[in-house]
Amino acid sequence: MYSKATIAFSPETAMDFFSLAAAGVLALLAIFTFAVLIRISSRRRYKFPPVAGTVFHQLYYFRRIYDYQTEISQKHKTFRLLSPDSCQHIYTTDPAILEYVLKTNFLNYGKGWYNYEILKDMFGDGIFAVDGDKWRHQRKLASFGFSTKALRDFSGVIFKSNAAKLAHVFSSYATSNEKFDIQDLFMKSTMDSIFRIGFGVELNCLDGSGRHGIEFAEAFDAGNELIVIRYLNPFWKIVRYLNIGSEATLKMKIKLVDKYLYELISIRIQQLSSIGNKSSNKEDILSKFIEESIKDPERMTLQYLRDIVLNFVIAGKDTTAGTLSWFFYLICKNPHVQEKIYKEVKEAIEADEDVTFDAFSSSINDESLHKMHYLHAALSETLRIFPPAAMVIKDSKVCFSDDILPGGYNVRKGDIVYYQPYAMGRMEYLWGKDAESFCPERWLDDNGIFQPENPYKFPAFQAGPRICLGKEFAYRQMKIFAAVLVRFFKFKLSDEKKVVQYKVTTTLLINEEEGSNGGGGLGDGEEDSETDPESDLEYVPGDQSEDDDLELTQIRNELKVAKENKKEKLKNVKLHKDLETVIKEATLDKEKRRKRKSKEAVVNISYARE
Ligand code: HEM
Repeated sequence: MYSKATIAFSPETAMDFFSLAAAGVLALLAIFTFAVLIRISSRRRYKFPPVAGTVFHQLYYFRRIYDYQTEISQKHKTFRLLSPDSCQHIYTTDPAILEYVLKTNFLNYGKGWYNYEILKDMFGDGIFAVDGDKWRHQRKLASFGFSTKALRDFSGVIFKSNAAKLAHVFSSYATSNEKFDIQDLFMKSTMDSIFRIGFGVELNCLDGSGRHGIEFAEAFDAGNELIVIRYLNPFWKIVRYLNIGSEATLKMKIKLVDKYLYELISIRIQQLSSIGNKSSNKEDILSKFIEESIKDPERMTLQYLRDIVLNFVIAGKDTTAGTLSWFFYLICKNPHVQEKIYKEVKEAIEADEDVTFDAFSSSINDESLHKMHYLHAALSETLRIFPPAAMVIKDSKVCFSDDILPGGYNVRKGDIVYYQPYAMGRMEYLWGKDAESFCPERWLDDNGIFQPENPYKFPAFQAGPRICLGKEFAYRQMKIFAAVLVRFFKFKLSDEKKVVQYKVTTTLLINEEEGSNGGGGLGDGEEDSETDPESDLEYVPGDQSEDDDLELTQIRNELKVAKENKKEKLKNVKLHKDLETVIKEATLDKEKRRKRKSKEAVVNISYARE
């Protein structure tokens, strides 16, 4: 049985009810106001860098993006660009922030999903794209590889031999007094070097005989240029989904790169299994990783090997080729520096006046390289002004949990901190009033001994636990190349007035296609009285018979390629003709191509900021 409860509303109880309700509403209002006040006051405690534009400005200024960033950095050490995504994009030139992000709180900053998603299609799970265990694993294996004497000796031999090969090519241009695109030759030569050292394979890009290698190199370079667009276009995923424009081309290029790499790795695995435990022919980096993959097959799949090796090509090719190209541009602009380097090289490597390229190159050793402080300084100065890894790709760190940067700026989980080596090299507050001048002397003490810089002020190789693994390797290669070439040639720009622009790719390269006439910067302003404006190079005679051999080898190689790929080449080379006629034709054809190239490829080695 249920008892009925009756609630009787008397006027008093009704009053009580309404006053209680009113009190409740008032209390809620008070709590809400209190909460809002707390939020406002705590927001006031947050400090963010000043907003200096939007990420769309970067797209607008794409072709001169580094100068755009430099101009803003001159006003703000640290600033923000607004973006439609929810995270903050923070840019800095402040060494204290770099040290904090790259070292002090290293574990809280990394490539993150942001970089990984952008890079994955091309870089895969290679060292440049990953964090955590995958990074640690590759870093450990690669550090071990780089520290071995065997790799040092092996790479030294390759660098010296490729420097001499390059000298032969330069010599043929010099004798015919032709202009040439120095960056193109460096790109081919460093590609040959990194492939030989990385994978034990002779690619022959420089002499033009390795057709597959050249196709790979072209696809690789194009892929590197296209992937950068993703950093600047917030809608790249839609473009990829629709498979149009740059994304469609990128997909095609990656397919070509993959095809070549998978073939190469399979061949190398077969070769290694056939040579067994013999230590010869296993000095290359890929062999070391393949050996590891046998111990750890689950982790180190074929795809993982592909990613690892591709990242080494990315690391070692364009960076050194780009630096060498800018270096030669800068020493052309500053002939007194070129002269000093020439003298230093001659003192460090004693040789007869008529020494051949090959003999001179192979006589270079660690001791002579260590003596070249001025050359080391000039290369470092080049890296300060034109750091090859200037692009956001290599210089952005994603924040993993809320933090406060030096200077008191708040960063939240998912925000991105970019450091800017290109802008940093131009900051007067870091380098003094002559920040924009090319002055190798700033790296030397009173006795002419090279003085390294704080890596957080000079982050061309990054700094902290993820500092470039190939730094010493790169300096050695660049010093060998520069020493051999400056010893035998005197370099001049084909057009002193041409204004060179950089190309925005994953690496800071000279843009061969773009340029205009105007005053070039970064020179010493002195006229070189010996300069002959008609010629690019002044040649110090070398051994001509060696050059002739090279010419013939090149023609023979061209013929070999033509035979291998009849379908494509039959148009140009008629295989039914006798060998003599073919060689004659190939020579003429080669001459024509050279002349055409020299007309088209005006060397864009001059530079001025807009
Ligand atoms: C002038 C030449 C070079 C410059 C300026 C340079 C610069 C850099 C920079 C800025 C990074 C950091 C990239 C990032 O975190 O995404 C890096 C990383 C790296 N570099 Fe270099 N590099 C050069 C040459 C080389 C060479 C020749 C090799 C080897 C063949 C090499 C191997 C590496 C590797 C393996 C890493 C990854 C390190 C890691 O993430 O732990 N680099 N380099």
